[in-house]
This record gives sequence, C-alpha cells and structure tokens, in this order.
Amino acid sequence: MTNMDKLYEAVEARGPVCVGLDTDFSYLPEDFVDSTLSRGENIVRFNKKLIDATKAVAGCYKVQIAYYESLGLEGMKAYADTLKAVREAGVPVIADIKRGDIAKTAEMYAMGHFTGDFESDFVTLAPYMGLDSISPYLPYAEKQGKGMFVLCRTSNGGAKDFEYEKLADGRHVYDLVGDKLNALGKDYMGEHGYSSIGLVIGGTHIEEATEIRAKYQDSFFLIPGYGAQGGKAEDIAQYLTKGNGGVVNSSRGILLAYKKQPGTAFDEAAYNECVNMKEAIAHACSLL
Ligand SMILES: O=C(O)c1cc(=O)[nH]c(=O)n1[C@@H]1O[C@H](COP(=O)(O)O)[C@@H](O)[C@H]1O
Repeated sequence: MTNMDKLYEAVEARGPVCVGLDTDFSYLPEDFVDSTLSRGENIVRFNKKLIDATKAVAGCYKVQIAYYESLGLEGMKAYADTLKAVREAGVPVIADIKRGDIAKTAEMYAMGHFTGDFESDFVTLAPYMGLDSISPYLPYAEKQGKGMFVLCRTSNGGAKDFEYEKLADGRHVYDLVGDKLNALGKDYMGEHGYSSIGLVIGGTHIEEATEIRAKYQDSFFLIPGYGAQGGKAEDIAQYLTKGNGGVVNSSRGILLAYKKQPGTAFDEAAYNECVNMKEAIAHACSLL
C-alpha cells in the first residue's frame, strides 16, 4: 500500500483537512511561552498540543520547512521533532519543502527528506527544472510508497505570471505540467486509484475547476489557500471527488484560530476550526 493509499484512507476516516504546521514563533500565545526554553522547543510544545487536539479530525499534517529553517539549528531540531510527533500520532505528514534541482542534487534532497532525521511521507516539489528534477524521488515511491505533490496551479496571485501563460496549442503552462505529471503517475498507481505523484492545485482560483478534476482523476490534490488566503469550501469542493481525492490545507486559519475565539485555549480553538472546516467542505461537497 502506498502513502497515497494511506492518505486516501485517512481522508475517508477523518476528512480532508490538512493542518498546516507553519508555526511562526510569534503565533504562540504569550502565556504559553516558557522563557526557560528556546524558541524551537516552545514551537515543538505548541505543535504537540495542537497535534494531540486535532489528530482525530485531521486527514494529514503539512510541515512548512521555512518556519523551522529560519531559526537555524534549533529550528531544524524542532522540524525533526515535529515530523516525529506527527508520525507517532499515526497521521500522514507532508514535508512542504518545494524543492527542484538537477538530478544529482535532487537525489540528495530525496534522501534527506525520505530517510533519516527528516523522513516524511510526502514532499512538495517545484517542477520548473523539468522531469529529471522529479525522477530522483521516484525510486522512493516505487520501493517505499513515498509520495509527492508537484506545484501545478498555485494559490498565489503570482500564479498568473508563468502558470497561466498560454502555449501555442492553447493549453496553459499549468496544463502542460499537470498533463506530464499525470502521465508519469500512471506507473505509480496505488490501490485506491491515485498515483504517488499528486498535484498542488490552489483553492483560490476556480476557473476550470471541474475540468481539472475530471482531467486528472488519478492525481491526488494538495489544495492550499483555504481560510487566510480566502479559499472557500464551495470552491474547494470542486477539486474533490466524493469528498476525497484531495487534502485541503489551512495553516494560519488553524494555528491562529484562538485569536478569533476569545477565552478558548489555542489547541481547543484549532480543533473547533478543523471541525468547522471539515463540516463546511462536507456540506459543499454534498451540494455538488
Ligand atoms: O505547496 C503548498 O503547500 C502551497 C502551494 C500554494 O500554491 N500555495 C500555498 O499557500 N502553499 C502553502 O500552503 C500554506 C498556506 O498557508 P495559509 O495561507 O496560512 O493557510 C503555506 O505553507 C504555503 O507555503
């Protein structure tokens, strides 16, 4: 069974919410911070409480490496400890590393993020350098069932700068990326009909949403942009198939939920936000 199969089953069991652990130290409530500990240690304490509170309603977690890298060595320790905490909770984890480099270098990234201290179930990849920047990750998909999510049509405004450009045959650049990755995925299919090569499809743009879902039926989607970036449940639902086939990330919306729920502890507020998000998406899916 591949990690994408496990992710599919996690979504069947607990819903498509992907809790984004983009834990900026400044997000921690002041009264939670233990001043005898480092920022990295405090972040891990925060993440562990959050994981504990949300694991029953989270399809997966996504750990954005920049929030940890920015703190140097203590941050990288916090990153490793956070991945470990998610794995111990028995929930799939996506390492949001957005790598893309020549094959030899990509081999090292693949080893660094699919084995050892920073081992994760999935990584995010940037495809700009071509398919040889993706292929070094594939032996891990084949042998260990590891998975990847490749940037296709991203959630940011700048997606229009390159991804929406039109090719001579009328396709967008994001179509070209999606078509090539979807075709590559045919050799890495799991039991539940999804390949180990997923696509990142931002939930903030909905043009061609139904076509994209229909065209890439065997690609699992990582859908960021819910909440803080304005993505709505009714838009996101169009990228799912019967409530599955994708995970919907929210980072700030969950981490900072306590600021919108005065008097509620951050972990309980995060749980409430996950439940609201999960219900809103389920409701939107039921209307399709
Ligand atoms: O690959 C990603 O995860 C990603 C792709 C994309 O198109 N847009 C996007 O926002 N992301 C990530 O998704 C998360 C969104 O965070 P919030 O806007 O706080 O929910 C961040 O970790 C981003 O780096």
